[in-house]
Amino acid sequence: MTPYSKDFPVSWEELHRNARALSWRLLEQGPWKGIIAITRGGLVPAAILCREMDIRLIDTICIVSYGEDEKGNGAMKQGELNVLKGVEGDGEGFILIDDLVDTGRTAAKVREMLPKAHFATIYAKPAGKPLVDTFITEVSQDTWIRFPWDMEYTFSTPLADRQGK
Ligand SMILES: O=P(O)(O)OC[C@H]1O[C@H](OP(=O)(O)OP(=O)(O)O)[C@H](O)[C@@H]1O
Ligand code: HPA
Ligand SMILES: [Mg+2]
Repeated sequence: MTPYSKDFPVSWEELHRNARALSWRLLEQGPWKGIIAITRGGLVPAAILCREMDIRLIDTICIVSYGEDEKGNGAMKQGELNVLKGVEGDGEGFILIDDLVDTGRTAAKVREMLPKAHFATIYAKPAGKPLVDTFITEVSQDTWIRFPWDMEYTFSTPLADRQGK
């Protein structure tokens, strides 16, 4: 059974605003040598951060953990972590960026790979929060965040029509 009972849709505008807020926080803590994005969710935040912070050195850690759950409703369940591509060194002076931390399993893995990097996310859930150095918005553990790149505009049934269904 999925541990997620709430949906939290995020618009492009909201994501952009939060990523810019994160840039402000990280700028104060620099200077930085570069950004390492955790693919794929870290790629859009990384693009916004490096534009705001004038960072030109961008690398990736390519890691896969979640697959679609058995209901096929877009919520995911986590499998084995599979690192497709790492990065040389210990991460000193680099920002390691991801869209969110949930259980913290991905964070624990990348921290083990790059122990001196500064780990930043836009969103954090309580279980993963202790593993993040800087984040912007906390959501509850039973919330599934829906990023704008995973959604499209569609008809919404009026609330009154949904009652009793
Ligand atoms: O804290 P955790 O429970 O480990 O979950 C967080 C990770 O899960 C998601 O990535 P996912 O593996 O789904 O891949 P994607 O970024 O390619 O969509 C998200 O982007 C984080 O990287
Ligand atoms: O809440 C979430 N939303 C999107 N991807 C995720 N990967 C882990 N948790 C989440
Ligand atoms: Mg990811």
